Amino acid sequence: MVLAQLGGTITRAIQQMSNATIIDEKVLNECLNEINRALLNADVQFQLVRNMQNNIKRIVNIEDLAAGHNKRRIIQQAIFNELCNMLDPGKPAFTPKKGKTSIIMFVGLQGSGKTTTCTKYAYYHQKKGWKPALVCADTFRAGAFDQLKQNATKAKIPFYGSYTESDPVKIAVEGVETFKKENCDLIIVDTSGRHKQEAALFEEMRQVSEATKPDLIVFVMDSSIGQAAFDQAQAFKQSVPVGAVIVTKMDGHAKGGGALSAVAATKSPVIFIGTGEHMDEFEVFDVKPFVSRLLGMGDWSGFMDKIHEVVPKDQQPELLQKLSEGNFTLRIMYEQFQHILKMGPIGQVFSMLPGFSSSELMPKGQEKESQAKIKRYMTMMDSMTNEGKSCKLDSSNPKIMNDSRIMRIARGSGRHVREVMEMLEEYKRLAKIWSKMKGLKIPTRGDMNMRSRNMNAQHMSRVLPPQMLKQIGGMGGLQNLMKQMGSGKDMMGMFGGGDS
Ligand SMILES: Nc1nc2c(ncn2[C@@H]2O[C@H](COP(=O)(O)OP(=O)(O)OP(=O)(O)O)[C@@H](O)[C@H]2O)c(=O)[nH]1
Repeated sequence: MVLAQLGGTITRAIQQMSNATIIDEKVLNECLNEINRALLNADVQFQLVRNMQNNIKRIVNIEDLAAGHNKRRIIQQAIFNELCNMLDPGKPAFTPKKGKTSIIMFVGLQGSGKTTTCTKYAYYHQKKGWKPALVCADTFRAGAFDQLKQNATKAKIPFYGSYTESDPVKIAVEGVETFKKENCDLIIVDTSGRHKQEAALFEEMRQVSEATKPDLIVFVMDSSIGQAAFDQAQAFKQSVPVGAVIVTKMDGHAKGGGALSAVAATKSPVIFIGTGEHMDEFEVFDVKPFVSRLLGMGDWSGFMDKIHEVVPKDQQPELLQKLSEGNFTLRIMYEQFQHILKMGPIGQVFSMLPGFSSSELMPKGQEKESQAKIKRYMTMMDSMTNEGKSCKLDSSNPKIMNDSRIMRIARGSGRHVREVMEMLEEYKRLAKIWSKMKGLKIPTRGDMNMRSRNMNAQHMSRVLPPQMLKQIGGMGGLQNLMKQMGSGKDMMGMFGGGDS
C-alpha cells in the first residue's frame, strides 16, 4: 500500500533531520520539503500540503530544535497533529442506534465500490446484532440489482429491488417502507454510481434523498482516484448533504491521499475503510490510530481489538503468554493458521504494532491463493505430527529440520520438497516478527484491576518488550504516543485481562 510507503518516507525524513548536528532553518526546510514530496506523491491535494507546511513552520520553534530538545519527537508530533487535523473535520458523523430505525443512503462515483460497501456496512452491523436491510435504487446500471441480491443473499441480509421498475425514487421509497414495517433498524439505500458531469443523475440522487429522508448520506470513494477526489466529493456535497465518507480499496496500490481531500471537500469524517473485496475486509476508521500507524508509531487500541476479534476469547491469555516468551514454534504457526482460515489474517494484528508495515505481512488481493497455501502448509505439518510429532512441532529451532526430515515430510504429505522448504521459510519469517514481542509482560491480577482506570505510561513501559519500547522512542516516546492515542484508552484489555 502506497500509504505505508508514505509513512516510511516521512519517518525517514524526520530521522535524517534529527541526525544532523545543527538544526537550522535550512535543515528543517529540507525535512519539510521531503515530507511534502511524499504527500504529493500520495496524491494529497497541493493546497492541503502547503497549508500543512505553513502550520508546521508556525508551530515548530527552531530555537527549541537548536537547543537540543528531542527534535524527532517535536517534528513528529507536529506532523501527527497536522495529519490528524486534515482528517478530522471536527464534527462526528451521525451514529445510528441499534433498535431504532435509521436510513443510510450511499452515493458515489461509478465503480467506487458502493454496492460492495453497502453490503459490508450491513454485514458489519449484522454481526453486532443489528437488523439491517438493503434497498437497490440503482436502476441505471444493468446488473446492479443482481449484484446487490447476490451479496445480500450471501450475507443473509434482506433486500429489496425490482427488475422492471425504472424509477429509483419509487423503488427507494417502497423499499424503505417495507423494511420499516419489518422493524429493521438499519435501512441501507444503494444508489446509481454517477460522475460529476452527469447532471440528470445528480438530480435523480437528490430526489431519492428528498423522498427517503436519510439520516445519513455516505459518500463512497475509491482511494485510487487521488487528486480528483476533491472535485468529485465537492460536487456530491453540493447536491446532497453528505455526512460521512467511506474510502474503499485501501488495500491496492492506492495513493490514499485522496481520502484527505475528500474530507476537506465534504467537511465530513471518514467512518470506515474498505481493505479488500471480501465482506469482512472493512475497518472502522479512527483518525489518531490511523495516522499513528501511518507514521509507524503503532496502534495499540487497534491491536487489542484485533486480538479480541481474531483469537477466540479463551485462547487470548495463552496467546499473549506465548507472545511474551518469544519462542515461535511450528505448533503456534499451525494454531495461528487455524485462526486465519476462520477469521482472516493475523497479519492485520501485527500491522498495528509499532515498526511494522502491512506490506511485510500477508499479501492483500491474493486471499484465495493464501488460503490454499495455508491449507497446504497445514497438511505438511499434519504429516509431521504423524511421525515423532510434538518434539518437532514444539521446537523453536529450525535447524532440527534437516534434509532427511524435509524429505520425509514431503513424502508423508504428498508435496514437493520445495514446498516444505517454502513452508519452513514462512515459519522463519513469522518467527522473526514474533520474536519482537519477546519480553511482553503479562500483567498481574492487580494490574488487571486497573483496567477501569487509564493505564499510565510508566506502567505500560514495564509491560512492553524492551525492543518495542526502544522503537517507540523510550519513555518519552511512549508518553507521547499514549497522549496522542487518547491516554492509552483501556490498554489493559489487550492483555486478555478482565471481562472484555
Ligand atoms: N480491492 C478492493 N476491491 C474493492 C473494494 N471495494 C469494492 N471493491 C471492488 O470494486 C469493484 C466495484 O465495486 P462495486 O461495488 O460494483 O462498485 P459500485 O460503486 O457499486 O459500482 P456502480 O454500481 O457502477 O456505481 C468490484 O470488483 C468490487 O469487488 C475494496 O475495498 N478493495
